[in-house]
Amino acid sequence: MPEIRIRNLRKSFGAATVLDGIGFTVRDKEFVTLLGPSGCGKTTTLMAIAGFQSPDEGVIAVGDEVFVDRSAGVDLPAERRDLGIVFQSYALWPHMTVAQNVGFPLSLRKADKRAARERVAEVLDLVELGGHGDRYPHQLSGGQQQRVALARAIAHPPRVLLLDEPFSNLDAKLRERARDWLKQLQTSLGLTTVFVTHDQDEALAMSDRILVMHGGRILRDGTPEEVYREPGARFVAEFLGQCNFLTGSVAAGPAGSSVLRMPAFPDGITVGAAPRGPEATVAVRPQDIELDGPDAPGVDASVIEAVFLGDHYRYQVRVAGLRIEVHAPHTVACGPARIRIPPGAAVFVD
Ligand SMILES: Nc1ncnc2c1ncn2[C@@H]1O[C@H](COP(=O)(O)OP(=O)(O)OP(=O)(O)O)[C@@H](O)[C@H]1O
Repeated sequence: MPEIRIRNLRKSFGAATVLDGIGFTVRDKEFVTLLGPSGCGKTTTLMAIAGFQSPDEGVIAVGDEVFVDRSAGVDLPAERRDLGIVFQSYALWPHMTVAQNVGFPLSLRKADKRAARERVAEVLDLVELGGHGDRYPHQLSGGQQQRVALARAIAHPPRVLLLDEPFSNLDAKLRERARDWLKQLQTSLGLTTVFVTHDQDEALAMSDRILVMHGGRILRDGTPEEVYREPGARFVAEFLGQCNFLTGSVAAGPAGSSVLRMPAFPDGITVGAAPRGPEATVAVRPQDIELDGPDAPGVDASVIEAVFLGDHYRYQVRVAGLRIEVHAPHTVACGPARIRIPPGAAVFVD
């Protein structure tokens, strides 16, 4: 499958800039997720690749073919892009059976009838809906309908697959199953895929690479581990799970490390290669902080709230006037305690 190259995509609606210089590459067989809050420009980016939205500036190319190059006046119509698309709003046709829905892209291309029937049966098997071809969409569950939409998207082998929140209508349990199942299908068919979601768990679980978007820009581009562990920006850290933000000054520490100094932690917090300066912010995940009774090593703290959440406890802890959230698997009584931020737990942001 070809790779997708996007350069300097810009789009405004009136005075509102929606895409502010988006650029990225999706490599062959790669699963890339655009992740960000509502309104950050994810869908507009996908629509521009699909050909349903024209950017004001920029270049979009798939393999050797240039879909869009505004400066050269190129903007290929959607129907000539040959993409597999599953959008939230791209529903099934209610008056057609499942087989007719899935076969539609093939009849559009005037495929041989017998070959088309065989292909429909094949993709319905792939999405585990063999034998459901004669049903109508209203006779299927939400999850089954999503799978039919996916079967339709891959019936005529697409150059790339574009998915916009395809599981949004499913409940939490089904969503998780659909996620695993789609990822397996994508890997086994080797589909170059761009996936849009605002759900960080979905992005972490499925992606080879995540692009975190905010205000029409890409703030972070990396593997799920990189984006989660080294968010780089406060917004990214916060969007991908809970974080404590601590502000202080950064000075040189032992062995080339940096140390964040602040009154609550008189011995400092080791932050690897943070740039030195009078004011800096570090992010610490609640599960990376050590919390124990008052005899443990660390700084004096006071547990003010403990909530049992099944696989861990969520603590609110006060340290020298700061409120810090800690997640730990063990129980610690409310009252005096000690916390410790081990080297490597805190990362520099912004
Ligand atoms: N046709 C349009 N006319 C005017 N504004 C638009 C249009 N389409 C999108 N917008 C605006 O552009 C911004 C980005 O929209 P977009 O749908 O790309 O965001 P998104 O990140 O996909 O959000 P969501 O997760 O809610 O779908 C939003 O502020 C939206 O209101």
